[in-house]
Amino acid sequence: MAVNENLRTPIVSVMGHVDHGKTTLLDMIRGSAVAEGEAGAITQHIGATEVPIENIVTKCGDPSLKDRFIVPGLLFIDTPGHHAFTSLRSRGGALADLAIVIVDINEGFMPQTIESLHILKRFKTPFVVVANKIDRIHGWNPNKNSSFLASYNKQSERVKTDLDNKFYDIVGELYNLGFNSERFDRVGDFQRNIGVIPISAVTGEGISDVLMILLGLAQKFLEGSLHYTAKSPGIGTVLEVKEEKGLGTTIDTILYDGTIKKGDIIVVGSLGDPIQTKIRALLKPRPLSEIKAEEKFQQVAEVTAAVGVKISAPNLEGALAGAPVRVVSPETIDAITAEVKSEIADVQIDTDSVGVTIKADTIGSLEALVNELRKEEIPIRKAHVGDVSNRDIVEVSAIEDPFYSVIIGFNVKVLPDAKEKLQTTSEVTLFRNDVIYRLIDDYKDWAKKQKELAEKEISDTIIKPGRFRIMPDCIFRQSKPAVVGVKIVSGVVKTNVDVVNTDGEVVGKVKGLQLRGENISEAKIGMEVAMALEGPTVGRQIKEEDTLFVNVPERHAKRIEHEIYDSMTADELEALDAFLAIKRRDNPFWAK
Ligand SMILES: Nc1nc2c(ncn2[C@@H]2O[C@H](COP(=O)(O)OP(=O)(O)OP(=O)(O)O)[C@@H](O)[C@H]2O)c(=O)[nH]1
Repeated sequence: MAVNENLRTPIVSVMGHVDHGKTTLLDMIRGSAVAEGEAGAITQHIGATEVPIENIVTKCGDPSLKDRFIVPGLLFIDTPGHHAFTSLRSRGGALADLAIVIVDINEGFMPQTIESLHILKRFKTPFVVVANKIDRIHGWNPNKNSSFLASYNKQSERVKTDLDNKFYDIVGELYNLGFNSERFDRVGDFQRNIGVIPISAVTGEGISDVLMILLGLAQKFLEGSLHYTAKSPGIGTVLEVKEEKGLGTTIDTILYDGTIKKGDIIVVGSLGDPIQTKIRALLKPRPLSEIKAEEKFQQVAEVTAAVGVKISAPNLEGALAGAPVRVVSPETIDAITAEVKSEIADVQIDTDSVGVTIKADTIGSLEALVNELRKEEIPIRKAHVGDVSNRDIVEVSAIEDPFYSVIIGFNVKVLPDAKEKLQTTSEVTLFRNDVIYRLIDDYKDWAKKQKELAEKEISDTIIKPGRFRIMPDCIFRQSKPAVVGVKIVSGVVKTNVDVVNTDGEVVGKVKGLQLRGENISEAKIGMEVAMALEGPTVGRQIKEEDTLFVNVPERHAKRIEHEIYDSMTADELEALDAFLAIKRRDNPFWAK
């Protein structure tokens, strides 16, 4: 087998928690490939690094392996981490064909990494987990650039055990997250099991294993999806929108299919109508050896997927990170413009008439946030890409429902004028985080607290239902006021409420409640208390064994049903139902 010219380079994204070693790993892959590389040179792209197959197999110590693989190499996206993955989609799903999830073996998974794992699962992207920083294990004896097993076998028994324990913690965590995993050398079927590779990005131990497993995954899973025709019009995704001196606004783009040329007309996704523009220049980084102070980039006439390239063209100001870039012809321009528009609209328009306002840094991350909020059944009024602006604050402050005068921002900043506005606008609550699950949890916790507070406020001012019975042999005074012993059957009775009998007639007002000689302000279900009732005379309007109810005013009954029904206890509801039945005997629409 040899490299198949029709296969493009698979795109690989590296994800992981801050400080777990993404940058160091990418540097190590790049650096070692440069050091070992004699055949193909590694190529620096815009936003990506291409490592040719020759370098990878040389690095793995067996150049004959080259014949086993048909992909031309691997293209690593340089924007490390979360951002590159959550944000970047191709038409088929995730932009990256493969992923490396990096985790510090001494620390385990962090929320952001867990989130990445969920996203990988959703997009069905093949990935490996690397358990980094094995050289930090106490007593580790480093073997520079060695394969993992070669180095592992040279360690003392104690160190091996220590590593194994930490390693199985990671496997256990993955299991809890719904992934079966094993050490990479023990995985028989990579479709069923995730391979976990212990490495050190500093000493290079295990790096060759990572590259080999990635190639294996590419070979196994991607062959079918990596075909491209070099002549087809280019399709890519905006990695970043960047202002460059002398060039104006440019878009760093990962081209994942076809070819793109200087002078081509492209359609680029934006918040409004898609941008149609003509490519002024295609730019690649200048090789390090020829770097001149003022010229960072060199022009190229055309590039073919997969590649990272900077596009300079007029009118790119509104371009969106994560949005599609498509080369068009006069025949296709209308249809493709409509497609690009609907791809972005898919994310944007699917909003509710009431709900929270959300902002995210790219189309892809906005979509991820929308998905998660939908799962939690949190309605979304507006979903936009971009930082939190003054306009957002003004708009949201006009929303009356406090649960929705909320902005949820994922990976975004608050613009300076919006910051000022926020300080003077108490109606708007802002949640910001770079982990979606945290954002959602924060919002949910807050909403729950708000609900409880609101309910408490209502329930403090509302007259609640209560049913009680006058106990036999407990008439302490006949009238003015009548003082009788009562037992609360359900609900609650407070002082100063009116009392009705089972015919719905008001028989008096509760003037006081006493429990074992002490004044109390309310009595709850099960309590036996002495009640002073102003109005009735025992033996006339009331008598022993009578059942009486708190007279809930109609307005209050309505509010109970609509606003605090969920927070009522079962016995309060029982009292309410019995009371409503009495009131509705004459008027079926009472409190409806
Ligand atoms: N001992 C040891 N240190 C490592 C290893 N990998 C990374 N580090 C160190 O860990 C720190 C963080 O590594 P980075 O590569 O910057 O981590 P990152 O994930 O790219 O972090 P961000 O770019 O901030 O997201 C640096 O001080 C690295 O030198 C490793 O394998 N062993």
